[in-house]
Amino acid sequence: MAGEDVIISVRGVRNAFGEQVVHEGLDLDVRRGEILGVVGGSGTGKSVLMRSIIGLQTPDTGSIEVFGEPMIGRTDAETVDVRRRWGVLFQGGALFSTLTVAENVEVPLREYYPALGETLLDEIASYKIVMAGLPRDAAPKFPSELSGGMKKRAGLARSLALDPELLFLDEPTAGLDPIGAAAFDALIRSLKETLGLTVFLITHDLDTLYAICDRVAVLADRKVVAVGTIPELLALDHPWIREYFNGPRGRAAAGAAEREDAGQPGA
Ligand SMILES: Nc1ncnc2c1ncn2[C@@H]1O[C@H](COP(=O)(O)OP(=O)(O)OP(=O)(O)O)[C@@H](O)[C@H]1O
Repeated sequence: MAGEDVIISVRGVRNAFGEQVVHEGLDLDVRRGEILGVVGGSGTGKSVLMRSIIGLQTPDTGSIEVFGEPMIGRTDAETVDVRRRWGVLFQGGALFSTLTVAENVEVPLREYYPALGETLLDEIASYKIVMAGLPRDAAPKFPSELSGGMKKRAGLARSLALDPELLFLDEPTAGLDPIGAAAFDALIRSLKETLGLTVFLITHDLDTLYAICDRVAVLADRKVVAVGTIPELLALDHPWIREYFNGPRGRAAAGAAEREDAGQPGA
């Protein structure tokens, strides 16, 4: 694979909190244009990995490159040109509760493009809100006036504000009902296809893995123990992977995906 096709390169990363070592010798590549699902048991360090890549957590050792730029040990000013090329949807949406949906979407725009006028800001915000599948009249609403699914979409609209090439999504379908989760998956897939996005997606949701992920990275034993397509992972003999994909939920998700492929209604 050519080097330029790797958008995120993580090598030999170690993260520890006091005595607790979360990652040790962790390597991972994310390829341009793929949706990479990141799975692993609770506490295996999926969010810490994402936070390390986006610069919110500094690993003890190792290297991280995004778009070919080293990220560790550099100041915010030095990485601003890389950071403006990505969008992040944190767990739960992480919206500012005192700002409207439109104002939330405008936050990164004001930060990175302070010269933009109010009219243009409003127009861009409204465009992103519709792009994230919200009605236009969601713009003046406050987060407390939105359902869980709408909050996720508002967070997604904000993560799309800067026209990113790369999206980080931390458990985007957690807390959504199955229909809402499937609709959100479809939205991510269609945004990826229309905008050519690369997506780093942390999830516990097996349906999401089957529905939209091109490859899946598995965190266990403090590192990425495997990365590949689901059929490739199913061929491996790792106990957590076997249990995850072959447990009752894994089998149900696989069955639903097969029915979907065959054009039959879901479970
Ligand atoms: N700032 C912090 N200070 C101390 N410990 C932390 C900190 N952030 C994370 N940890 C610990 O690191 C470990 C990994 O946390 P992380 O949130 O990345 O797990 P996760 O794989 O995303 O889990 P989940 O699936 O439950 O969300 C946990 O044991 C957590 O308690």
